[in-house]
Amino acid sequence: MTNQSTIPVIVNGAAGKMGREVIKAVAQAPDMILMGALDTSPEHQDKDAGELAGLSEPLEVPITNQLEPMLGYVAGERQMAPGVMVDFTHPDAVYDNVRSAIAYGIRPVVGTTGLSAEQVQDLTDFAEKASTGCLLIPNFSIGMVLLQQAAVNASKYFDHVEIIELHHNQKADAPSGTAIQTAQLLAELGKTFNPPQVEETEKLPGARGSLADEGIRIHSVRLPGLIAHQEVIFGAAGQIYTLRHDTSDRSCYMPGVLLAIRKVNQLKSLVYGLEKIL
Ligand SMILES: NC(=O)C1=CN([C@@H]2O[C@H](COP(=O)(O)OP(=O)(O)OC[C@H]3O[C@@H](n4cnc5c(N)ncnc54)[C@H](OP(=O)(O)O)[C@@H]3O)[C@@H](O)[C@H]2O)C=CC1
Ligand SMILES: O=C(O)C1=N[C@H](C(=O)O)C[C@H](O)C1
Repeated sequence: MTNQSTIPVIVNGAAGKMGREVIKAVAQAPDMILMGALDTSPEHQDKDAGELAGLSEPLEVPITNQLEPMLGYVAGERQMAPGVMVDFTHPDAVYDNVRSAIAYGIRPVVGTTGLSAEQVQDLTDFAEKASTGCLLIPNFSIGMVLLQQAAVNASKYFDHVEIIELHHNQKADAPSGTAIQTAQLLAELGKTFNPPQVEETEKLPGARGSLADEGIRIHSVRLPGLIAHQEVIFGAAGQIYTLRHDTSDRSCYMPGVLLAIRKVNQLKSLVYGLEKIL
């Protein structure tokens, strides 16, 4: 049964690896109802979202590629809480998806990575003007938040740090959104890392990885068999301090996704990072 505190949820990217996990999690959440399942992949059109996600019973929610009519449908719902769109699609699609959702008053919870800094700023301004909550969360796992906190702490004592992120080889963007966010959190401390020790020459382009702010290097590995992994390696004379997080199942992101769906309706602007809503 639904009431004014039930949250209507649309999942965008519903046929993807993350979308299917989100469908299962939302279907099991007592305070949420799946109202729409969007995906552009032609082979999944009209399939039941619940069956596609591996649930034993159909949810009677067919996969569609019609975003705007779906946003309009959920925006018109007056017997429940404001609608939320969870987006796990593609770096090329997420910016337009989020703008469309905000334009309809639907709150975006965004896991899709690969937005540029300019796009994030533009969405921040757009959400602010619309007084609409929006969450951009590069990583929904609690383990990664704890790793980042430990890295921020360690970076007060170490001047040398490099990040290695390792992912499955279906990933479209590099470096990962999580690695970029981790580097940002360290760079915000206002200190420059990795002061050069010698004049370096890259004999193959990219050998030293990508250069983020404040001298922080990020290296990206893509292999079948990986899911999502990150190391932050600190070095100093005579010692190495390594922080590592490993994902072994995408269900690890679901507590964070459900928390974000519940929190986004309390916000009036865009918030970046899971740590801000814990
Ligand atoms: N924040 C976090 O904690 C996490 C973030 N991610 C991020 O989430 C995103 C999705 O990851 P993942 O589920 O592994 O990817 P998948 O490729 O498995 O799933 C994405 C799905 O979205 C579909 N799609 C592509 N474009 C659109 C669009 N414009 N509208 C609707 N659907 C679309 C794809 O269809 P088709 O295949 O036909 O293109 C596919 O079915 C990535 O950016 C990834 O980095 C992933 C894990 C955790
Ligand atoms: O593509 C993935 O899988 C993941 N993407 C996110 C990122 O780019 O950081 C989060 C997690 O690493 C999994």
